[in-house]
Amino acid sequence: MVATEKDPREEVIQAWYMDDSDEDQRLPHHREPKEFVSLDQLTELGVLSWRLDADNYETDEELKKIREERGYSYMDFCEVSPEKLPNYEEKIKSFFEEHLHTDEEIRYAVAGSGYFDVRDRNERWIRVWLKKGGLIVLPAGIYHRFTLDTNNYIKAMRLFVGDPVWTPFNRPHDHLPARQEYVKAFVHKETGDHAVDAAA
Ligand SMILES: CSCCC(=O)/C(O)=C/O
Ligand SMILES: [Fe+2]
Repeated sequence: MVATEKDPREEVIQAWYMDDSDEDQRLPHHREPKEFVSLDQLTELGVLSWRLDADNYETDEELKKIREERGYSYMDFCEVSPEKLPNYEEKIKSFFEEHLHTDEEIRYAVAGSGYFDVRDRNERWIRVWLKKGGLIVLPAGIYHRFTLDTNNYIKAMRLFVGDPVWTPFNRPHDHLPARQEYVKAFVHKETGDHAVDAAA
């Protein structure tokens, strides 16, 4: 992509550093001034993203290709809203507990929107706003959480390699191999602009 062209993914996925306020989790929680995070910065944390045609997911060749290339054989849908999700209060509370999974978390917003918050290398929260047409992959072992935004509705396609395992391991679960592998690959990794933990 030429430097001046806007990344089409940014129309459906935006990310920014969060403020420290305890206000309603469904609010954007921008810092003042706003501090956006690029999708390339997310990639450096192992978070992958695509913009897809959510109105035609059943016949979408691009989605088919992603599924084939990444082995995402399993697919279902998860609708989150006070009306649609059984045990809504309990579930929304548990989604917002900081946790990790031992496998990728793959979510494609085919309707509605929501926030996936992920920790950066310095433990700061990055809020990733996933809207209709956005697909994200959170790598195994990344600490994260989920909340609806003020629209109170998302319908997400969930993809998985083989039989799905949704178990959340609430923080701290640093001893799990998935966490240790994530840290090795994405936290202690040296990049051009920051040699994290180089002196440790
Ligand atoms: C929008 S899917 C519900 C959230 C979820 O499944 C999860 O694991 C969040 O981390
Ligand atoms: Fe999760």
